[in-house]
Amino acid sequence: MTEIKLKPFQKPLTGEVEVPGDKSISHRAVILGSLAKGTTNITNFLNGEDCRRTIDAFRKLGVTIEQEGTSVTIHSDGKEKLTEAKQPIYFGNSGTTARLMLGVLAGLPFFTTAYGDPSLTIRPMDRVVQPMRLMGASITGREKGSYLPTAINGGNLKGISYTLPVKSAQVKSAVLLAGLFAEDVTEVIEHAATRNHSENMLEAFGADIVIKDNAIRITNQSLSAANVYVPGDISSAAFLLASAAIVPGSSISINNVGLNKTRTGIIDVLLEMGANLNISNKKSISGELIGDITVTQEDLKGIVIEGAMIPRLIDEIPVIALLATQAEGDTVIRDAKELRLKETDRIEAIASNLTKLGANVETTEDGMVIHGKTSITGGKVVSYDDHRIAMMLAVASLIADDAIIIDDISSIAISYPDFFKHLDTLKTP
Ligand SMILES: O=C(O)C1=C[C@@H](OP(=O)(O)O)[C@@H](O)[C@H](O)C1
Ligand SMILES: C=C(OP(=O)(O)O)C(=O)O
Repeated sequence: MTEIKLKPFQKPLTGEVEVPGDKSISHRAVILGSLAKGTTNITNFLNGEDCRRTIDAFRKLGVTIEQEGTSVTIHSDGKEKLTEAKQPIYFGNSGTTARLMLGVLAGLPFFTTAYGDPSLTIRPMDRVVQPMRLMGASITGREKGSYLPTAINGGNLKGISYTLPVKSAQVKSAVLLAGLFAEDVTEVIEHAATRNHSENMLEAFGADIVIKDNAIRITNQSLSAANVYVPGDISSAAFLLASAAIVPGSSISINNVGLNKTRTGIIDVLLEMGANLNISNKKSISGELIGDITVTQEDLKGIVIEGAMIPRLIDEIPVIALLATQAEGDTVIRDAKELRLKETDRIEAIASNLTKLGANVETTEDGMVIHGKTSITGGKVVSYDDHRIAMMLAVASLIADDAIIIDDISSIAISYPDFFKHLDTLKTP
């Protein structure tokens, strides 16, 4: 447990930073680099706990992976040469590792067992287990395979056509990865766009993948190693963008951030709320758009966030809720029931903490209504071991009337180990 007492800052934030590499893209670079034949070099890799779990998983499956901070080199003889793990694989706190690896393990012709930390152990895995069983994998686990720990007998998969019952890039990616091992064609149909980094990166690794309307098709094939530059994580940038949007007089830039359209809901929300935001230096690297974002503080107003927008900002909702406390009028968030299934029930975690800090938040089954504008008081709050809740609370302290004490900030190492260092950079004129 690492408790922290954050005194109010109440001064403008200025300057520029580069946030760490994107978590979703870092996971996928390790996965595809391990399945591809040859040497894959990853630069600007997110050296956070979740992505290290994905590296450890492939090391256990016999892949040679060298990691020095944000540089990762993978030497693989291809997906056919992976070997049975002698020990259970630990997925830690990482939903992405667990769900994407289940897709890979379903395709591998041997036995694997896997488990997670207490939070991951109560997150649903049946959303991936079901399509894997339809493809022919044998999976057992707690509650008939719906939860970790799990045991997988993979191999001999056949392609399926699968319509996603949940708007989840993790499920889509698991089915596509299993499709690399399956006989015939594997098709995934999604009715709402979710992050498409798997599709982009499969193409970068030479895969023949067909994307037409809302269907993605893939077949059993070999991948070739590639070099991957990981853009800055817009989900991490969101905490700094929100800080600058609410601390009076602030103006900051975040450089080389991923601007993939399936992830930029936070930019659209900031603009709709009235933030002064500009994007420059746009370019495409490793199949992903990147650029620099500048935000200058402005008065904000409440908005409605729902429907197809939700998957484009699902991980940013904790900090968007904080933004909404500083906006004039009501902000309504709906269609976001998935938040109840993240590292913690984020709807309850957001509402209980912000209420303790003087905000006016009503929860609903699939979201919340935030009545702004309210001032943020100090007080004791709890992170529920959730990195995004911990960082949202730290941002709240910037504008609080009194000190905010967060019970435990150790979870921040999952996605943004340098979070406080970067915030300090922006605090220094
Ligand atoms: O595919 C990914 O990398 C992710 C997808 C999202 O989860 P779901 O697929 O469960 O929506 C997101 O919340 C998570 O942080 C990362
Ligand atoms: C939900 C998240 O990640 P994961 O599902 O990989 O645990 C997150 O990073 O906010």
